[in-house]
Amino acid sequence: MSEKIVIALGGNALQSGKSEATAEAQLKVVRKTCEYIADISCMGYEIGIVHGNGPQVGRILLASETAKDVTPAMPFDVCGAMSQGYIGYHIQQALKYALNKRNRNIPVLTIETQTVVEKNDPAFKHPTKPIGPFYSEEEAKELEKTKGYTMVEDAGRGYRRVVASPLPRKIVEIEAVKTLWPTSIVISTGGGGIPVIENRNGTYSGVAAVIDKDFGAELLAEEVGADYLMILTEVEKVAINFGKPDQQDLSTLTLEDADKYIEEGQFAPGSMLPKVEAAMKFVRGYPNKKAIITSLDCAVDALAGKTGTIVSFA
Ligand SMILES: Nc1ncnc2c1ncn2[C@@H]1O[C@H](COP(=O)(O)OP(=O)(O)O)[C@@H](O)[C@H]1O
Ligand SMILES: NC(=O)OP(=O)(O)O
Repeated sequence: MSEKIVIALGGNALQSGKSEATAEAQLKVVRKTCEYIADISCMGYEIGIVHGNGPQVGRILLASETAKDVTPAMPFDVCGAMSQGYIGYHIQQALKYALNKRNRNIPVLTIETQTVVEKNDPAFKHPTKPIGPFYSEEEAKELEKTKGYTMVEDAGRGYRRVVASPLPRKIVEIEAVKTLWPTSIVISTGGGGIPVIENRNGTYSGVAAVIDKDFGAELLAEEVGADYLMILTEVEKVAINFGKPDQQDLSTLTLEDADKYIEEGQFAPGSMLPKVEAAMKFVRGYPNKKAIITSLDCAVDALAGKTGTIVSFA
């Protein structure tokens, strides 16, 4: 039986640097990334794809708010759904092309996915998820004053708006994903899924939040019984003393070491910390499962054990 991989693509990584936030620039990065994903598919792995949406959903919100005098602003959850739509469309188009080039005939499709969160998740009172563009410190202070945004410094790259990021509890469309999984490459749980709460009568209502896609991908990986959780971002390896002269890149990371580094504050909240935590959750109790954190470009090499950070139970 083929081994299963859930591949999580970083929202920032797909934007190819903070200054190039156009749809065209994203498509370029997606095309390149899909060549690697097609190679992984040709190696015989069954693949499911999850993508981030932090920069994208933030920009859609911003555009919607800015245009509110011309057309009514879109609610937050609808902006999340829009981000799933266009990122999924880019991946579908690029991945199908890359697979066709390799004579690999496998359907690729996107499922607009809702993810249930808890109404009382403490995250609603403590926003941590960076979204949208990067700002200078001065711009950030101005936005806090004029728009009431909560702004934080994001891993040495500038200031960003942060919003609530509740934990994903249930993927509403999981049965559809599982049904399609063996015969297709399914793009699902984009941006962690559109956050919804479950009402008493069985209906769902969207909420203003952005789920962390690393936790969403981890939940999906558990649900489909994946062998690997591969988290692709901008850096080749997880580091300690990140961005300092004594930065040390890590090739392996055990749960014990990860706990120690988290205690030391080595992984930035809202960026590297959720990736490490999602990886830890995936491998906990499973000596045979592996989580890999690496860059988009290094996906194939990391799977062969040549680079990346491999997070394992022990
Ligand atoms: N300890 C660390 N090791 C490596 N990268 C780190 C670390 N702490 C923070 N980072 C930053 O986290 C970024 C990944 O988070 P982010 O950009 O939010 O991911 P995504 O690609 O999923 O959007 C890296 O590109 C790097 O700038
Ligand atoms: N939703 C989410 O986690 O997006 P990023 O990967 O862009 O942070």
